[in-house]
Amino acid sequence: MASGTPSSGPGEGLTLARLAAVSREVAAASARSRKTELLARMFDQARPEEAALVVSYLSGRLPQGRIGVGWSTLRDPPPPAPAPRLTLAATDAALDTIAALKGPGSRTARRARVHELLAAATDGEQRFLTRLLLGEVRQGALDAVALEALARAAGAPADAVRRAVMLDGSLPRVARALLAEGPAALGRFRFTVGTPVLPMLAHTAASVTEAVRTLGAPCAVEEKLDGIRVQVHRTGDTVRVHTRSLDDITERLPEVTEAALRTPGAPFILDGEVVAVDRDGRPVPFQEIAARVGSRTDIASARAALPVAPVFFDVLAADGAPTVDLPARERHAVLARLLPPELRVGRTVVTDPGDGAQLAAAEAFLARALARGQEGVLVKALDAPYAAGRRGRSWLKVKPVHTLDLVVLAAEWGHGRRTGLLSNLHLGARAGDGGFVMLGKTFKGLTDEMLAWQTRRLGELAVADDGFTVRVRPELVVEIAYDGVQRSPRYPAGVTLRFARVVRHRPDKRAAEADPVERVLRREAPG
Ligand SMILES: Nc1ncnc2c1ncn2[C@@H]1O[C@H](COP(=O)(O)OP(=O)(O)OP(=O)(O)O)[C@@H](O)[C@H]1O
Repeated sequence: MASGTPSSGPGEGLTLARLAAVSREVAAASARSRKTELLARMFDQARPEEAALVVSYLSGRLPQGRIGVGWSTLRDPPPPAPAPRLTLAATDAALDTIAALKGPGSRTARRARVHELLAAATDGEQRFLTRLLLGEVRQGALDAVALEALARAAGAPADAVRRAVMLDGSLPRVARALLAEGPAALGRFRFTVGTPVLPMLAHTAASVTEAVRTLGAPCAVEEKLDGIRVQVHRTGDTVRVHTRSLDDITERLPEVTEAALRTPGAPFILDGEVVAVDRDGRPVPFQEIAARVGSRTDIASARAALPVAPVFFDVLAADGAPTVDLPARERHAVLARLLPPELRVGRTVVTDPGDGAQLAAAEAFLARALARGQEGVLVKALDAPYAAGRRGRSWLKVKPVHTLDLVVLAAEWGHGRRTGLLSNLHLGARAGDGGFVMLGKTFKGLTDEMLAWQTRRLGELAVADDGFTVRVRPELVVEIAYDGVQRSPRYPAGVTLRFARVVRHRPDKRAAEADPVERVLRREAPG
């Protein structure tokens, strides 16, 4: 297919130059239809394994994960190649080699390999590679467009592709199968107990009344538990526990396995939150649960110090059959059949969204949840299916404290008590072009444990350190509470946050899930 961008014959495969050019064109195009068209054209020409690389690179993810290449390795590139000849496959192979380098001497070897790769790249390719390796290509929102483009190129319905991605958790993997085998490949991505699926997420509403009115249908109002999301799969006596980002944390939470083994209805998949309560029955702060879930060693003493328990709010499969397409009211009935009350989330039901007395009762439910130390409530449409992998419109969360999920762009070395620790965080909101807009800085709200943790984590993400400020790959998401937005010519968006403070680190969230800057500019009540 003809295109204004550098192309490559079918023999050699797609060049990185082509991908870099399309990435630029897509970023510059404002209409979604144009973006889809550009990508569909590229998928038309891609081989199956290239399609997977296109999807990964465009969204800024390396299939190899972290490969330990920072700014110091990239800052003095060799002269660029005169003409494009670096294919995606060759790039991937070079990155495989670089990722595999370990142990003594690996630093020097890595540098040499990176320079070899850069020497094979044209100027445009070098720029793209550098941004990719530094984590600056971040078009997370592009996944949705890429999915539609892929569906179009393969002649498959977009909904069927979306469902396959939700069941598999990986767009690159689905892309490869789809281009290799055509639409029939989608049938292979079945819902199976034992294979984690992306969980359903919620939108924000300003109040319970607004949430109920927005749904405009019978709904459940549930406690918003402040713990760690878990998806629990049981087949026979085998139990697996996964996080929101599908990591397997089974071994760290024996309590959850024990609870699942006591529960009838296997094979099943349950969706819930792991929580802990103190001696007075009040929820233990999120940070403590996160620390417990994060600790991989000496599980027995971690458990003795802070026993946790799962509380479930949904079911994705029971008795070996998927329940995701059933309306929530039927899924809730299945949960009630399988689980004793202490393993189920507290909820009340609004049968008529126009009934003032029911609305008042729902608001009172929120007040009681907050008084018990919970974070807020979720209002869920009772006739809606489980929209896995999506921020569904049928789940609305209501929280009184306004927070934003922002990305750490840099951090400053602390003074006094905080000497040797990375303290003042530079916070960025997501920009439309895949980058981030700095909104301000904060060192407030950080406990000693959080300081120690972020110093370690940001050290891993560091790309430059001038002795005062450490610039990092924009990957760590932090939840920030603030009192308002104020004008400030010092920041690029012209605004900054008033009294920003860190509520928690969110290592389970990707930077692409951070809040967009428009949300701050609109001064909409954030969630
Ligand atoms: N009853 C509940 N139903 C659904 N989710 C719940 C419930 N109680 C607590 N949660 C938690 O709230 C989250 C839903 O909010 P959202 O989709 O915005 O995810 P999030 O960005 O992780 O939210 P937040 O940062 O507010 O916890 C879930 O991922 C889950 O961890």
